[in-house]
Amino acid sequence: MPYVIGITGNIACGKTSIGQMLVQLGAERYIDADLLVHHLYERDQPIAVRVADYFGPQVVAPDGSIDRKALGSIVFHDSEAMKRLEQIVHPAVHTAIQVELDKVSPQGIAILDAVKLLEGGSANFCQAKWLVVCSEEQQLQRLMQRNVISLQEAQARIKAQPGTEGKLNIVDEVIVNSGTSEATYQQVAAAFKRFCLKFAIHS
Ligand SMILES: CC(C)(COP(=O)(O)OP(=O)(O)OC[C@H]1O[C@@H](n2cnc3c(N)ncnc32)[C@H](O)[C@@H]1O)[C@@H](O)C(=O)NCCC(=O)NCCS
Ligand SMILES: Nc1ncnc2c1ncn2[C@@H]1O[C@H](COP(=O)(O)OP(=O)(O)OP(=O)(O)O)[C@@H](O)[C@H]1O
Repeated sequence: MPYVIGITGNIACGKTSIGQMLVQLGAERYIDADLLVHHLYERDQPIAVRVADYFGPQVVAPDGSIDRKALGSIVFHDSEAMKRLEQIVHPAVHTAIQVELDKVSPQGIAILDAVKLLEGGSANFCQAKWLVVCSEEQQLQRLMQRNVISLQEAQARIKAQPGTEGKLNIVDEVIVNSGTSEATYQQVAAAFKRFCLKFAIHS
């Protein structure tokens, strides 16, 4: 099994950006749990069928895949619906993560980016858990700009996630992504060095 650093944090805080920095620093593979979910939603995939059965034809796109925008507009406004969706999707995400990890060299380092890393059980794959934080105002601005969505939609997505204060004490590193990318890179490089030293990895 490779070494795994799990990265979590709320929407648009910078998980992907930090994952890419870790690849620059020597990690072998970056695994994005969101992307794995997107594959599970392709036409005729068993999870897509179950999601369509549960949420109805309004979440099915003309090409037969799950329409994530339509599904998001339901679950980001209804926490019970999100919980149900997670129950359907998460076991399959775990299997997909395992498949991705099997592709990494035994002594390599994989980065697992998952918003529900700590709640969904995928932390069990990880030797270290990192939390990325920034201010809510920065989340809002970055989310609206990246996804080209309205203020209301961005606020709904942010509100759909509980605050991360309770996670501060259960992670190994907290990366504060509130400044420039360069300032974040310095934190990431230092944390990565600590990780490599702890596990005697020569990256
Ligand atoms: C709601 C969905 C359809 C929205 O799809 P869309 O393509 O618009 O967004 P994408 O998947 O790229 O996710 C973007 C961001 O939304 C947030 N988000 C996604 N899932 C969740 C969730 N379960 N709880 C809170 N926030 C979430 C995260 O910050 C994520 O990075 C999709 O995210 C989904 O099916 N989520 C439920 C499955 C899940 O838990 N995924 C995360 C795996 S750890
Ligand atoms: N330090 C920074 N300064 C300015 N913009 C940033 C910074 N870090 C990230 N961004 C930008 O903010 C947006 C969100 O970052 P990113 O996609 O890395 O977040 P994420 O946590 O992976 O998001 P999601 O939860 O949606 O997967 C991106 O457009 C990214 O380029």
